[in-house]
Amino acid sequence: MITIDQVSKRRGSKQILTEVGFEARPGRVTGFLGPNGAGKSSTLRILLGLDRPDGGVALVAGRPFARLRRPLTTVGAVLDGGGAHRSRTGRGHLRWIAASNGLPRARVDEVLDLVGLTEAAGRRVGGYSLGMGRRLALAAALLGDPPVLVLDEPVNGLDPEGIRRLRVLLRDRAAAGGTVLLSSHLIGELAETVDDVVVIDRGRVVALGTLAEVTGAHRGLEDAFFALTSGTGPGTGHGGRP
Ligand SMILES: Nc1ncnc2c1ncn2[C@@H]1O[C@H](COP(=O)(O)OP(=O)(O)OP(=O)(O)O)[C@@H](O)[C@H]1O
Repeated sequence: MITIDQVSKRRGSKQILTEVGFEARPGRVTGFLGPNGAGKSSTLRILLGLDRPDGGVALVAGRPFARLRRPLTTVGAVLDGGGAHRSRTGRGHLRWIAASNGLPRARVDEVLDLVGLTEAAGRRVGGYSLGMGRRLALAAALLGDPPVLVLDEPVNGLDPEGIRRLRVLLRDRAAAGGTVLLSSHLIGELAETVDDVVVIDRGRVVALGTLAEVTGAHRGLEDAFFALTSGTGPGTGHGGRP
């Protein structure tokens, strides 16, 4: 379970998040959707303890990230940049994380297989493509077999096979009772994957509910998105509020 409650954040003179609130529930894939600069990454960074809110709380499994006893076995996260040392192999990187977190070494090959990186596991990370780097980051997030996954733009850089694999993996995690929160500005991709949707625009939640509820009377999620957000540029009308 993820709970974001009344989270606000200011950077300099700019209010980048205003009382952002939503839940991502177990057994469901929740899509966090918004145009560039809407505040998706800022919200996820606060959730993962990488930044502090000025007000409000962000909880994973009922606790702020910093108070989780074994974070890697509670929440797996993929944010921008994999953080792997370029001279390490993919497998070496994962073994290092497993060892430093007391996780079984055998889990490394399992997660390499899950993300489709087994063949490239012996190559140095410095030679990885963008998509391979994203797969490695996802593998690291899965190492602790956490019940909660938080993924920021996970589809970026993935090829069609990688996208399909990710979609199946996320659906499987939710089917097994996991909580999955993923941000994206790729509406079509999200509509194929999610149960629930939270739409953020200019730092405020402008719609939330099941995919069907947020899509509402619109032809699809994309039409709903443009009606709800400034995604088409200044002057666009705003739709319903939560
Ligand atoms: N380190 C920072 N310093 C100043 N402003 C920042 C910083 N990080 C983000 N912002 C601002 O906060 C706002 C929200 O940015 P954020 O990256 O959270 O949006 P996003 O929804 O993730 O966008 P994108 O889809 O482009 O990744 C933007 O106006 C951005 O310019």
